[in-house]
Amino acid sequence: MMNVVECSGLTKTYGNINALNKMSFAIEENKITGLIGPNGAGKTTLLKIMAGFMQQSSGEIRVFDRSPFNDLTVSANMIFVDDNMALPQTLSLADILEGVAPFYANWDAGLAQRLFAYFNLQPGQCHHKLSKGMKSTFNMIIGIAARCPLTIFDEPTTGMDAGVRKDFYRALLKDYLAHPRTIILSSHLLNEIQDVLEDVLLMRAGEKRLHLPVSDLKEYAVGLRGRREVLEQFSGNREVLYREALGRDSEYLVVQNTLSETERQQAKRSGVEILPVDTADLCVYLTATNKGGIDDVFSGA
Ligand SMILES: Nc1ncnc2c1ncn2[C@@H]1O[C@H](COP(=O)(O)OP(=O)(O)OP(=O)(O)O)[C@@H](O)[C@H]1O
Repeated sequence: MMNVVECSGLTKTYGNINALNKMSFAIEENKITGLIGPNGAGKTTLLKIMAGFMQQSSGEIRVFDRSPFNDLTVSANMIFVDDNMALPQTLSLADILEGVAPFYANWDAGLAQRLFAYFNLQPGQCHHKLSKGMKSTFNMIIGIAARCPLTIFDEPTTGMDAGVRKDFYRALLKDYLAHPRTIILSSHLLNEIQDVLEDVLLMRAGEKRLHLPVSDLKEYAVGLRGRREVLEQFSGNREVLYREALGRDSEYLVVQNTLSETERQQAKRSGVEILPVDTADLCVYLTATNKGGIDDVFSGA
């Protein structure tokens, strides 16, 4: 299996801000990967370096086995969709669709037209007069119809309503199944995209937190609910990913799922419940930079 993207020690600093800190990972050909992390985690920075729009400060990145910065092969095989695509103000949507077509070797004009009609976009409309959600919808249509070997969507659903989001993911998945390609989608939350993803790459503060198949994420952690002093023996040598007090002496803990069968039996005997952890919640725990959460602001901690 070929890797479309490979990074090692990838670092990007803006002045004294470390936007990316020694990231190393590889993305295989023809997979859909979700890049998940909170605001400021470095998602956009990473995607822009991948797209060849910016250069890293140090470390290595290869895209189609080339250094992507200003590389013609990379730009010919890649599309980067975000909500500030700069387009001439005077062009109509129909003009834009016609104008972009020659740039993409696999452009499917028929698909673009059908999506256009489905989402009720008017060919005569000016791009800069569209609502936020309609702009995202239009950009998404270009991103899908371009069928680029590397398709990058940076927070594509900004401003889209729930119905359009659902349709977008479904359209993307259907087209991907018929025409496999490497797709990377960034988002703050896993919730709505997990059904289309194969892999997730979780980022926290410029660093890779985890990179694994979504199916493995489901098994990655367990929730433990029980009396605080009993829980200690299961959490002692494990990283606690999340902790919530339940009343005076009970707690809910999320830890990595490394419990042995003996420990599971032991937990059950001492009244500790072992619960599955919702994957979207788990992503939030894994990428949180403020352990205690918003409550700390109000507790004087
Ligand atoms: N052009 C820039 N100049 C200076 N700092 C920047 C610049 N672009 C990004 N940063 C900083 O780099 C860090 C990572 O930003 P980035 O936009 O990559 O994160 P993100 O994960 O995409 O966030 P969001 O989800 O809010 O879009 C942040 O601390 C941000 O303030």
